[in-house]
Amino acid sequence: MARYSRTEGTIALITLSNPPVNALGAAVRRTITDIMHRALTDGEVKAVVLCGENGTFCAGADIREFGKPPSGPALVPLIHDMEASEKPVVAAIEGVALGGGLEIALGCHYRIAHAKARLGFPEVMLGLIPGAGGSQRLPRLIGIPAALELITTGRLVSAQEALKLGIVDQVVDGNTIETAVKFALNVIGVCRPLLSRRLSERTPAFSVDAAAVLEEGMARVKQRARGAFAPVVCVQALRAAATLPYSRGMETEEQLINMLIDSSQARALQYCFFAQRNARKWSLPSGARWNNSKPRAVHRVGVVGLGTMGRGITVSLVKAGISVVAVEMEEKQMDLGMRAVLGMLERDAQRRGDTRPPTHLLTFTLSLQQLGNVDLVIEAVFEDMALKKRLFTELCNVCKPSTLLCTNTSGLDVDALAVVTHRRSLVVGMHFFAPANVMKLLEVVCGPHSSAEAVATAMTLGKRLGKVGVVVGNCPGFVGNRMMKLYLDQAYFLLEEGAAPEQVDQVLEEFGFTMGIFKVSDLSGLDVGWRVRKASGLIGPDVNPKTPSRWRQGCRYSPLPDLLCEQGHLGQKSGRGWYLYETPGGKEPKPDPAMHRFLQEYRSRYGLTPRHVHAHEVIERCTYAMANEGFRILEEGIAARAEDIDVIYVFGYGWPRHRGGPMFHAAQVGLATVLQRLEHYHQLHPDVPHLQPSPLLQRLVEAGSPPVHHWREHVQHLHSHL
Ligand SMILES: CCCCCC/C=C/CC(=O)SCCNC(=O)CCNC(=O)[C@H](O)C(C)(C)COP(=O)(O)OP(=O)(O)OC[C@H]1O[C@@H](n2cnc3c(N)ncnc32)[C@H](O)[C@@H]1OP(=O)(O)O
Repeated sequence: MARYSRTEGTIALITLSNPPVNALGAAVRRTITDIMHRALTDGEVKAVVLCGENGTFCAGADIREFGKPPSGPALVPLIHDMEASEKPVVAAIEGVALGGGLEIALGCHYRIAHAKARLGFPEVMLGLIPGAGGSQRLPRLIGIPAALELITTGRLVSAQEALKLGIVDQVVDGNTIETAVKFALNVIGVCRPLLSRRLSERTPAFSVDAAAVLEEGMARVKQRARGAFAPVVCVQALRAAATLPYSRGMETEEQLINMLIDSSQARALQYCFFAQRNARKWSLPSGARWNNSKPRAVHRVGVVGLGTMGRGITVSLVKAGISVVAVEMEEKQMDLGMRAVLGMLERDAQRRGDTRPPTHLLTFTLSLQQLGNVDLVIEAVFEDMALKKRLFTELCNVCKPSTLLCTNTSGLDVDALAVVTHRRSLVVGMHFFAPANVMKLLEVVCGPHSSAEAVATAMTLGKRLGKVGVVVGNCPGFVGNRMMKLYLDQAYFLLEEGAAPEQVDQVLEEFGFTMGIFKVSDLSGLDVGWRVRKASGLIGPDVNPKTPSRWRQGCRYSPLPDLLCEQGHLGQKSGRGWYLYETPGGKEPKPDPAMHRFLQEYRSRYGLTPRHVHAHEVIERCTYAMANEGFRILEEGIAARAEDIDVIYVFGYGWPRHRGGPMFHAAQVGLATVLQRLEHYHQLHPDVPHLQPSPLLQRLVEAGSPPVHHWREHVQHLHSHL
């Protein structure tokens, strides 16, 4: 928990010891409070050095304790006693000093950091503010503007930046603890400077500028927060630091943290923290798991297809230091792709102040033969099964027998590709999200033949690329796009019933989505879905001409997006889609009067009487339809955990993190309510079978709505597709 020892005769060395990150659980707080008291009252001790075991100072509060009844001593009195002490207290910071860990360090009189250390207040990412004096001490140390930026964004800083900002006093390359002990010996008995080291006794200069900074900060934070409270409350805490004496500022900080600590947003954000980490812990029915399966070494990767996805994937790989052989079939496409990739790398290097992008890692070629020596191939050609099958057959002949063959398909059958190869166990899906060099999500799609080694290799490669990998089973659309289809269907139906695209989008954005569904559709291009609908036989020559336009495969269907595509309205790229753009390629969506006329004509053609669609209906129909499909996905064993589905939505589909994800949201609303609303909407729309509550949802409600982590136990015939 924490250890006490003496060094150099007069120095007390207190070492936090709670692996893996020395989080401040109740037992740690109790021990450190006791031994700090012992050190501060022991007449032989002249100074104290505080450090953490295993190269990590402290990652802050133990997040697992949030939401449980409080136990153990608070941190504020400990920090206060340390700071008030007449004995110098020196923090030796290795690894990380985060949240409560940094608050302890700010209560020390001096801070020595290792060159590789990182410091920060990430509480905002957990729906909180620094609540043990951090919001009051940091601005007194580094000023309002810098503290505002760090606390409202949760950004971590390097030791070097911390030195520049004045957060630490010295950065060392060598032994941090030894340096801190020497430092402590030097400052023993130097009383005057110690007085000035107590941050609580400093007054932050509150100039007119600071008032403006806070006002601007509040406006910026409100605009970016997408409905999240914590960033706004962070600004309120900083305003207290700037305008109130320390003791009153601390009272305000306490009131503000108490307001947040049990909020639904804090719960959702803390759930996301663990969901993201649990997603790494995959397992297969064979018993193979993340911690017993060895990934293959990947030094050289082939990327086939240099369209939007292939370019982003190539950039991601090169930025991670991996050699790439990028293959295109046509010279013109190759040229366009190559220029785009080089441009992206150039801009990225410039942003990082690096003069030379790592272009030496790239080979562009028109010949698949050059893939003979790669360890893994990522296919990113058009969503055309016949084309992909031809390619996979050819790759089998060209690549060495051990090469993993991965497809970036966004929803086609990975197993159908595996069976055309002679190495079924080495085929997996690696579904990146556009733009692939920016988006964090990676769905690793595991077919019935995929080996544990292939899954481990794809997940490990994803981690190297900085992605959040989630292992999912093979079904049309996998997890993300399968649920997305139902979300889109509801959005189209809402237009048919009377809503306008900008109205639906505004409601979704107010809910917290990064972008409304129609803006997303314009950005990705309406033709993407059009191709998928053609391939799946929803439209095209195979449809019986007698089938009504608004009826497909036994259920309600909206031909609205097909009609737009037929008119060449493909979204941003054509200057018109659900919105109007100034020029083709324009980025600024404007409501389109022609779209409103088009919708009116469409409704009258099909005898649909438009009605006012309320905001709550938009949210309920879109999000409950998604969650309902999520329950089916769980029941079918396509996703291992509700958490995995939520991670996919938060990292790949702009779902607001402070609402946890569609499954967590359903739990927060109350499963009984979700069930009842789905029944209501299904009664109104019996031609939409997907609104019928899923059997798993019904069983969970019957079982008294257990917490998310227990849902899987209610799956009737547990069968994993993973
Ligand atoms: C009366 C109550 C006392 C209040 C005290 C004052 C209040 C302070 C508020 C806070 O301090 S809130 C917490 C602020 N800190 C954070 O948000 C840090 C969160 N952690 C991270 O950012 C990262 O984990 C890391 C520390 C940078 C390490 O990253 P790395 O990629 O190396 O490892 P991970 O896989 O992320 O983590 C390893 C392992 O550790 C678990 N873990 C990490 N941090 C915490 C934590 N603060 N509490 C509990 N558990 C933590 C993580 O879940 C992993 O566990 P696993 O089982 O191996 O998946």
